[in-house]
Amino acid sequence: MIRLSEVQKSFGSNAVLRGVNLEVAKGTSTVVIGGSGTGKSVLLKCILGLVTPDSGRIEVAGKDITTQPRDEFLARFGMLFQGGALFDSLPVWQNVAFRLLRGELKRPKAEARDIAIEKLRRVGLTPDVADRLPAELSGGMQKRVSLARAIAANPEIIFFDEPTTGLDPIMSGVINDLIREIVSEMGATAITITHDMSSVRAIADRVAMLHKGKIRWEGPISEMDASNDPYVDQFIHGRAHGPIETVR
Ligand SMILES: Nc1ncnc2c1ncn2[C@@H]1O[C@H](COP(=O)(O)OP(=O)(O)OP(=O)(O)O)[C@@H](O)[C@H]1O
Repeated sequence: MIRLSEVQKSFGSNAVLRGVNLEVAKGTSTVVIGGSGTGKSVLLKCILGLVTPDSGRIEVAGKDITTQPRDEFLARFGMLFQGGALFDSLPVWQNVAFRLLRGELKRPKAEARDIAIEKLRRVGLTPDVADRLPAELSGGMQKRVSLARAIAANPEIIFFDEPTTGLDPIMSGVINDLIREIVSEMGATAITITHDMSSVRAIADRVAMLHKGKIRWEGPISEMDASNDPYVDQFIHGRAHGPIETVR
């Protein structure tokens, strides 16, 4: 369980999070939606301890994150970064096994390679991809490699930041399905940030909408369309007009 209570964070005069309350139950998948710049990434960074909130409390599995030893704590997370963030100079398998080759999760090299190949297979890539460089792969394949890296250490919690950005609709669908399958299969707790409504529908058990620094609406995906919240409606239908101010 991840629990945020009254989390606030400002950067100078920019009050980004203004009292966020959110609970994500163990083994469930929550998608956070909201306009650009509403603080979705800042929210994930607060949970990871990369950004320190000004006030409020964040607990993971019942423990205040500020009391946890850093490396051990981070070892429990997997992360699919926006844009993939693969290391260009490392072959695919070393990208996938990155965290298994150093630090808290270090394994012998041959074992790390075997795990990388198994995870590549899990995301639909054949072992011959392992020794290629990321630049030799298509965008969709690179995204799969990033996904394999996110799950390489069997994390309890996985964050997906814009997992389908830059992919065509068919490849987006494939990645969404893979994320859903992997999260269910691993029993992982997942939080995803996306603007892609087809991703929201494919990945989410629950949806939370961040607006003006607070969770405006939160509920099961099955109730999103009938939320009767004008902000949610405007967002999910991509309407230019409504209560959410748009900058032109
Ligand atoms: N380290 C930082 N220093 C100063 N301001 C920051 C910092 N990180 C984020 N911000 C500000 O916080 C606000 C929220 O940013 P964030 O990246 O969380 O938005 P987002 O909802 O993820 O947006 P997008 O959907 O466009 O990725 C922005 O106004 C941003 O400029």
